[in-house]
Amino acid sequence: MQVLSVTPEIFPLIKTGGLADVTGALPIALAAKGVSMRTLMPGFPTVMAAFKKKKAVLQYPLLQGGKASVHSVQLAGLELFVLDAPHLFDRPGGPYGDASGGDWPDNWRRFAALSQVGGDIAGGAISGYQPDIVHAHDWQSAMTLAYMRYGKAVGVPSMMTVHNLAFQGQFGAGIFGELGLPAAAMALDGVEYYGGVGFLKAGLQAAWAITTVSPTYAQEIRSPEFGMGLDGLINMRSSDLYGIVNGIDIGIWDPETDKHLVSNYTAETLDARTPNRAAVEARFSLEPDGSPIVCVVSRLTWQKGMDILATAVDGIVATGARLAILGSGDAGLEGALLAAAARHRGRIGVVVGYDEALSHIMQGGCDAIVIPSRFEPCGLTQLYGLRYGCVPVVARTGGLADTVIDANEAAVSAGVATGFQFAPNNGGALLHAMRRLVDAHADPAIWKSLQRQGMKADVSWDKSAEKYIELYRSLLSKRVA
Ligand SMILES: Nc1ncnc2c1ncn2[C@@H]1O[C@H](COP(=O)(O)OP(=O)(O)O[C@H]2O[C@H](CO)[C@@H](O)[C@H](O)[C@H]2O)[C@@H](O)[C@H]1O
Repeated sequence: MQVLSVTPEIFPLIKTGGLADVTGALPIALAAKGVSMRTLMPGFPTVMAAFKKKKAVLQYPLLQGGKASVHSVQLAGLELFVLDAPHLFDRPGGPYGDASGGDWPDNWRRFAALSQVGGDIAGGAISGYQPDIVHAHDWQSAMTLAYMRYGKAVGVPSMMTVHNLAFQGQFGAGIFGELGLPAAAMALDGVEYYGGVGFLKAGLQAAWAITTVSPTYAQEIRSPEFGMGLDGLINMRSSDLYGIVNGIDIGIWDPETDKHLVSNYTAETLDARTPNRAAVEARFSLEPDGSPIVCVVSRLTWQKGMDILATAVDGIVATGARLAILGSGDAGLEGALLAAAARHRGRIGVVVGYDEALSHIMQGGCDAIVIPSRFEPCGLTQLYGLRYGCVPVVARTGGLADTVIDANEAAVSAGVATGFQFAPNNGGALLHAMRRLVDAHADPAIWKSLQRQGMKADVSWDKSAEKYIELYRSLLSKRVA
């Protein structure tokens, strides 16, 4: 089976969030089960720089305003089609915006181009390569499914995975004429969305199957509270909607071999976490003592509940726990957390920025990780936490609810608990969970059991890759002969 994945990000080449982790790990997990996944992605500068030998397999004299070509390349076990379109992707800054964080005004054009190429490849534009299934991720590649539906690849099964419904790619109606789609596409059951063009909406409408990254989030997005305006459409398509929980790359995230750690360890050698803990204390200027260090590794945003955390920090310090916070995002939240660190020197440390290596050391040295998200399609940092014996404290929502077993009395006495859940998501409930954590941490037997149970949890891609394959197969069986 040949699957074409279309994505704006892929680890280890370019990552702004969990989407890259997933699109980078899934092809490797599928390959182990005999399914070949190739990935089409934009040729951002870091991506183009990673390849010396380029082989153009498709040329465009004119693609959304300039010359473009598609290169077939291999890296780190990944089979890639890289879209080299310098007028769209060769820029400084991030994949979606300039260095100051503002979105590129032509993002619609950039990701329409990526999607148009996805649609062309699905329709057989690359000689010798015909995907059986096309799998698109988030709004940046969602239009692939519209180009397929209104083009040659209408008979090729497609899947739309929603990693975050909050980002929808909504643009004014004025762009429609430049998309190269037939006039009929500008319709309620096409790409039209509230009078403009909706990229994610178009993908949800055209997909043969819709998936999101946990069963609970798949249910949540059917409600107005979580549906972000798309709940009506999602409900209409509920018979094609599936929730498949993310896994993590257990080769990259392995405390026994992780090169970023000061000290490697296993569930049997948890004491060997101590040097990592000392490294966290040093990096975050925390007073060294026996109290639990609770970490945050996150985008600092409303989605992630960082404002809720900011209001609860004084109370958290009063429980005796220390906080080590790594993140970047909303300037107001960065300021609030830095102010909290200034108020509680030695008890709260904040590093503003994005630091992959430090995030590994934190998982390997902190006692717990707190994730107070308002909504969380899956969440990966709690999975890293489970694997590293860094006990997750999570809001009971989306994938967080699906992957952490709350340390209630029954679960503790049965020895199956792996973390703490709290609801509703507010400062009071968060603080209550923190007090439970501090109490549990004071009992070494309970704490070790939480860590070891978490480390035993299957957070690999194994089962979820099987589920994707099952779904791919069911879509193939729906093809008209
Ligand atoms: N400052 C920092 N320094 C270093 N690393 C940092 C960092 N901030 C975040 N990270 C890393 O970025 C990733 C974020 O993963 P999340 O699951 O929280 O995803 P995100 O919300 O980006 O994506 C969406 O897609 C993913 C994938 O489907 C879903 O799990 C999720 O719920 C959904 O919101 C993790 O690998 C984390 O370690």
